[in-house]
Amino acid sequence: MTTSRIALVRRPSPRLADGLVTHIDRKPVDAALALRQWEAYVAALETHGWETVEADPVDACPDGVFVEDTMVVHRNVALISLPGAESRRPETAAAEAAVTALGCSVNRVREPGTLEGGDVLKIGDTVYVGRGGRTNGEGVRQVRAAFEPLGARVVAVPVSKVLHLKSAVTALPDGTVIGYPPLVDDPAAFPRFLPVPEESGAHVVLLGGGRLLMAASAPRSAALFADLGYTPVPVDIGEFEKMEGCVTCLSVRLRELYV
Ligand SMILES: NC(=O)NCCC[C@H](N)C(=O)O
Repeated sequence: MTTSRIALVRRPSPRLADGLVTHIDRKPVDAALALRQWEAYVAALETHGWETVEADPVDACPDGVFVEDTMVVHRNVALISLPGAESRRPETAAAEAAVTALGCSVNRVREPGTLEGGDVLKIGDTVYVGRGGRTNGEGVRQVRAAFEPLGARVVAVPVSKVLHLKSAVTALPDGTVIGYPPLVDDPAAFPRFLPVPEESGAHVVLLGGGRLLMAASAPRSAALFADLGYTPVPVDIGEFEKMEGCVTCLSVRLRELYV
């Protein structure tokens, strides 16, 4: 197994403002600003050593930019989602084609299972799956069936206060789970839990070398991480936050491909 640093991304649809919002109030979205923010997000990944690969756009799907939700990748196997939100189901085919071209083996979630990639948090070989609004119990079972033979341990956790598990929690490079306590169903589900002071401070993408890609809207959480010896890399994703998105959901990180 060779370490890869490839991030799958998808440019935002001009119809972004028509996307789903579930737990927050709808606000006007500036599609042109969103595109500039997306370009800066991609540039930040590239600056920090990631090769970015674009899945074909799906402009008819307002939420297509949130490409993380289309799959879960463990080692070189991509489990293609069956999104719990029906409007998001047409997003998966082009994402599947992109990771197939990169050499991933592909498996698919099947009905009656539902799964969105934002509900899956991997920490080493432990795979936490949020059972909530978009991922059902059968979806969790299919994650287990796909990845436990590859050595993963799949742990189901409840998600009721936010859209996806990774809207509530992500993890630092040492495996400590971080979350904004009012939005975490059960912090005790995780062996080490660190509370952060802002909702968007709970979302980090591990860039490597202690660098944490995170939203510019969480400066106090960034200060906390800097105090712990990490290097925050802030990006403004304000237009995506209005659509209930976060830094994690704008890419799928492929770290363990045979390259
Ligand atoms: N993984 C994520 O956090 N995805 C964000 C998806 C936002 C989109 N508006 C949705 O409701 O599906």
